Amino acid sequence: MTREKLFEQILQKKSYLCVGLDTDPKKLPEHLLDFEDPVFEFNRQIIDATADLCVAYKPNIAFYEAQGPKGWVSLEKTINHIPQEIFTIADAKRGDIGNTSELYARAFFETMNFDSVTVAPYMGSDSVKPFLVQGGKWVILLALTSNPGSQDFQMLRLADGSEEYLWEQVLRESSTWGTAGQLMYVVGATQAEYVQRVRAIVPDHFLLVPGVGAQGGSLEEISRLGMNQRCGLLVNSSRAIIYASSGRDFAEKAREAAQEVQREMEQYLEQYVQHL
Ligand SMILES: O=c1ccn([C@@H]2O[C@H](COP(=O)(O)O)[C@@H](O)[C@H]2O)c(=O)[nH]1
Repeated sequence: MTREKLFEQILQKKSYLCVGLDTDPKKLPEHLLDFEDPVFEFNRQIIDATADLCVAYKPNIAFYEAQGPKGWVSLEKTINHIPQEIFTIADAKRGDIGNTSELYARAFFETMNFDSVTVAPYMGSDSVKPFLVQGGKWVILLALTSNPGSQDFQMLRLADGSEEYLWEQVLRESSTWGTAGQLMYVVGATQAEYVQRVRAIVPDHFLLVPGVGAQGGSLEEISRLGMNQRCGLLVNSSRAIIYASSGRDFAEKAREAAQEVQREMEQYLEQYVQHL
């Protein structure tokens, strides 16, 4: 999907919500267990209930891989069910030596037809570049993650005596590898205090922001500090939406939870975005 198409979706839906499909078979409502593929049935109903409120879906690949071959089947059916105009993210956090990265790229962009894949930058440019293919496919590089362990390496100061953190060097260097139409960055909502430093380096790139909802990050804060002139954010929420209820009304409650977030986003778009 192109950048312009993504902007169009945000404008049309007044939303920059990404619904995370972290579908855990142990958390499925009991009545779904009679279906041939309960994971797909859960995702199908969540997608049908939220598609007009969000601009992206992000299945976390671990939840599907853990199920073995049947998990991949559920994932493929899920991807095929997502309306074509909605951006899809394979949250796989891949990256390896060049020829292996090429195969990861093929797996997610060709075999599975995702629009984007999350990639870990630790192995450097030759591990990321094979994902930077043409044709509306995106790399979403982990920059400043939402978890407590982000302190361990990402927050290390560079040894060159500058005041920069390692994650700032990752942004600076990797932004030369592709365009703002091919690269996005993961920045946790729990890291809102640093988001202006992020924007100083990558003012135009989209940021994929996990960490609102269950992890406690503030949607208002990340929107106020992280939006650029055309929004430039995709804010993910997984558990707070898909597990809003564990009963028969799970899809309805997921819709209500997504609607609440979308309404808040509509306000922030009006308040903080100059031109969509
Ligand atoms: O820094 C990161 C990178 C990825 N994630 C992923 O996003 C979702 C968050 O789920 P919630 O239930 O909304 O907390 C999940 O798939 C993580 O693996 C992240 O949280 N932080």
